[in-house]
Amino acid sequence: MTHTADLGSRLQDAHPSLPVVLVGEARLPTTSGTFRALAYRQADGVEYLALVTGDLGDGHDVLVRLHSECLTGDVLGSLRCDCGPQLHAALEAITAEGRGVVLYLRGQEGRGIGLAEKIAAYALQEQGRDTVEANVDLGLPVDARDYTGAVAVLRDLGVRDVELMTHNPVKVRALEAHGVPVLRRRDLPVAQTVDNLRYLRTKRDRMGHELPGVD
Ligand SMILES: Nc1nc2c(ncn2[C@@H]2O[C@H](COP(=O)(O)OP(=O)(O)OP(=O)(O)O)[C@@H](O)[C@H]2O)c(=O)[nH]1
Repeated sequence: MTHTADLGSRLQDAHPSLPVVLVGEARLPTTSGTFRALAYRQADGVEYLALVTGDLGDGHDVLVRLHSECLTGDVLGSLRCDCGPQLHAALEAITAEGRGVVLYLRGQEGRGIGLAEKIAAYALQEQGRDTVEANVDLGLPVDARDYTGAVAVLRDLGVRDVELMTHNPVKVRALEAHGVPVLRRRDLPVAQTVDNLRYLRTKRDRMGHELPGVD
């Protein structure tokens, strides 16, 4: 059995500048497939869970999803967003591909503003504000996500370049800026509901997300 400290020091030795440490690794069978789950921690305590399927081999052209934490969507099945269906579609996609990584990014809840603030933003949305305006009204950034830790995890996994499952051009640019080329972008199915239509439109019209199918 490998202990946390061994894994951590091994990683630190191999990559002295990495801001993340591998803390644990285990098999994770799920309804969307069976994955190798690798849990990482950043110096500030933020944790990331990499769900890996198949042999990443030379790390070239790996199917990847960077999934921002969304307790309401991922766990509770909230219809205010499309996060839950996207997470499951991504897990099923890497299972079907036989090779890939879904990186679950804790600390990115509410586009990085946190769960409590996201709920406060929902209250403002109920008064007519859109998702961008609600964050601004709360004195918070529209999008506070940072992808440095995510890139460090991908590097530790040996991922060199990717096919990225996203509609968000900022994620593509963030990976490219950190030296991880995005060879292609792959659409995920968009689960449109009456409750998330305004959220999807705001992503398309104000945040530049590639969602041409949203009406
Ligand atoms: N602040 C805020 N965050 C939200 C809201 N709805 C969902 N989120 C969060 O948004 C994050 C997902 O970001 P999105 O902008 O929906 O999508 P994305 O991850 O940037 O893009 P994709 O890769 O295409 O899914 C998750 O962390 C959710 O918790 C909202 O109304 N306000």
